[in-house]
Amino acid sequence: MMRVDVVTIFPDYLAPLSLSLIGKAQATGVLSVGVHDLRTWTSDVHRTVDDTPYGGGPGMVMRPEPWGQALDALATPSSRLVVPTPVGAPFTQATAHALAESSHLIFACGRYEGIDQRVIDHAAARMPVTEVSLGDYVLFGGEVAVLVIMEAVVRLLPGVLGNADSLAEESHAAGLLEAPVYTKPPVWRDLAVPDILRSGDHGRIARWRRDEALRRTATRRPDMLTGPNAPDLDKKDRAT
Ligand SMILES: COc1cccc(COC(=O)c2cn[nH]c2)c1
Repeated sequence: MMRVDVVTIFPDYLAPLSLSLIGKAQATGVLSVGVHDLRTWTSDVHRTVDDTPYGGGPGMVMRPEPWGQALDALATPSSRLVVPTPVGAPFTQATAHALAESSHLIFACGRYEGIDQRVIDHAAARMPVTEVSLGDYVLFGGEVAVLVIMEAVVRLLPGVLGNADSLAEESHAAGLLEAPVYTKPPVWRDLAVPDILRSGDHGRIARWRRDEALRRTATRRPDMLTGPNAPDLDKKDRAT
């Protein structure tokens, strides 16, 4: 059972977590999710969560006090704090697998110009903290990033995906992009499915898929062929 707590000033944004496969994971007891309004932990009449930045500059910064009290209330000895942020490390399938091993994830949804750095520094002294970026762009806040991260992580939990094989075929796990996929009809709008896929020759089909995956990766993501997760290319691959 994985426990997930999300702290946000827009709890309604996280409503999709109760739908579809994530909802099913909760119903089957694989996952338990709590969504919390950060303002719960404010003490002023206006329930203030932000203030002007020291050093000047545009926008507002999220105040440390509410976050500190939220983490005091939610953290356990086995908690990991996950902060979606433009300044985080790239979120990859490897990150998803690492997070899927956790027993308790606390997601902090930042808004405005960010969260007072002392919140991260204080948390890092008492639990693992993972700052992750989904990409090189800026969102209004971390809420939609949490929905993305939760999908990537929850589908890896045991019993969530019906057909375990589709996990095994995870293209990013093999360091390549997936080959193209087809289904019936055999011809659609004068476009035919590649004959090889209907040949029944599973050895040649596997070769065709590998070649297509290599071609597609070389064209669209050459970085994947040289980066840290580069696949081992055998002699037949080099022929491609
Ligand atoms: C923690 O402080 C902030 C401040 C502003 C927005 C956000 C949300 O994250 C992103 O915008 C993002 C995540 N990956 N790529 C972009 C967090």
